[in-house]
Amino acid sequence: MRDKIVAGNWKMNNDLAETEELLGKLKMQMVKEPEATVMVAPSFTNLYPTFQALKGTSVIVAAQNMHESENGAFTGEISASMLKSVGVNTVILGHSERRAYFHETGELLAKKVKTAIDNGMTVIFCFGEELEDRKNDKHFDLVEQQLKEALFNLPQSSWKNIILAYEPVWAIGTGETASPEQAQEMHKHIRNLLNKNVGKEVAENTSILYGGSVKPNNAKEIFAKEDVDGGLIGGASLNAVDFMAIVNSF
Ligand SMILES: O=C(CO)COP(=O)(O)O
Repeated sequence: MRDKIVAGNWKMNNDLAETEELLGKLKMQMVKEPEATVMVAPSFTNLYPTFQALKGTSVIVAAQNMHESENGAFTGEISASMLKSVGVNTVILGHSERRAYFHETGELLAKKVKTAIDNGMTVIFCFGEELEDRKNDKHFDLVEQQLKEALFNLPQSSWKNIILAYEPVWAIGTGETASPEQAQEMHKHIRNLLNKNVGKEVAENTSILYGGSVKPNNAKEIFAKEDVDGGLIGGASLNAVDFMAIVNSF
């Protein structure tokens, strides 16, 4: 059985006071234990207060990035052990914004993934095509390439700590969602790739999330698809009511 997961990527939003306010509202909205595993990824400065505020709940706190080295002279960077020391054992890697604005390559991401896994962390690995790729019918190949670069060399045993998040770049923050059929088509492709490159068990057990303009009014239809195991939510995760409506769309 694959885990159903809904994760909120708060990106570079919310100072400490705003984070505390959002966390308070989230806790008020969580009247019953959700069917899905819920995760939130605040900024680095808000990780520890978020971890503290969510103690006693089942919500998992994730980081949005991490450096590939264990420690050292890397001004401005954050290591796996720093994250773990504040209660964070999950990290988002490979987000398209990091690839585009911070030039993160497949090669670098392979190193980051390895460091996270070596530290016993869970990785939410993001990937997805740009509009141009889809227009040119290159989206399936592009996604295969992104997975191959960063993940297909991992030993089978690492895969229990990997969550995949397919996020077509053209659907992120644009209000334009992949249709449930487009999401299912790609997720099935990804599962077939896992089957071919890693093995049947990993293909069956790895959760594949969809991300890109998921909102309360479209989550149910997308999550209903066979190979969609949840969502990675940007904008709508900044509103507790909307986020919990998405969480409860299973
Ligand atoms: O990038 C995303 C989550 O990581 C998706 O963002 P939006 O939900 O705002 O489109």
